[in-house]
Amino acid sequence: MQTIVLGSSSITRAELLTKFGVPFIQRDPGFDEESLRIADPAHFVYHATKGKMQSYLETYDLEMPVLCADTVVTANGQILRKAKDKADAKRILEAQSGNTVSILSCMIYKSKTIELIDLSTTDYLFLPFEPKALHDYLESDEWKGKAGACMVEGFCKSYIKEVVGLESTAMGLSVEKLLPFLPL
Ligand SMILES: Nc1nc2c(ncn2[C@@H]2O[C@H](COP(=O)(O)OP(=O)(O)OP(=O)(O)O)[C@@H](O)[C@H]2O)c(=O)[nH]1
Repeated sequence: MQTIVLGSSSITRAELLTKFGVPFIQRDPGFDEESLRIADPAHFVYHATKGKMQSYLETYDLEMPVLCADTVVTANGQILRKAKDKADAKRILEAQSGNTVSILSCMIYKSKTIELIDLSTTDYLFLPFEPKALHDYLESDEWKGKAGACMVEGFCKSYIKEVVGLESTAMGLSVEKLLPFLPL
């Protein structure tokens, strides 16, 4: 399979591509999504991903296909992004505890021949987070750099009562939807 560029600084996205056997190199797309003033979660992840792709293509060409992505968590109609500090992480996680949470990931894959745009959602019904476990998770700093301070494969896993959608989408990259389009 041809090597692609993961236009993302995300460790989790790199781990997902590795898990699915996709050869890649990683480059930071150099886009500041804080510049976006968009309240709708789907519109936000789309424009953030589009901004990352546009920023990447200002620096690099398409000799290698490139993949950019963005992820947000929503609960009670609010966008829950990466926590600024431990107190913010506590607020964001408490908004998800015992609640229905939607995690939206947009990805744009672009080569010389095709452009794929995918926006997927994974919905969770979480049981209430156990206070001691939540405290320990907050102390662990594992929540840092994660949309909604959430780790569906980690802290949140034991609280999943219902799920609809791909775990990869919830972790930041719907790899299963990308695989059919990757060059052999
Ligand atoms: N391990 C883990 N990471 C998650 C989960 N949900 C979201 N993330 C990560 O949270 C981050 C969301 O922030 P983004 O702004 O989309 O991406 P980023 O990490 O800043 O990286 P860029 O693509 O360079 O912007 C991504 O790295 C996701 O992979 C999860 O459940 N588990």
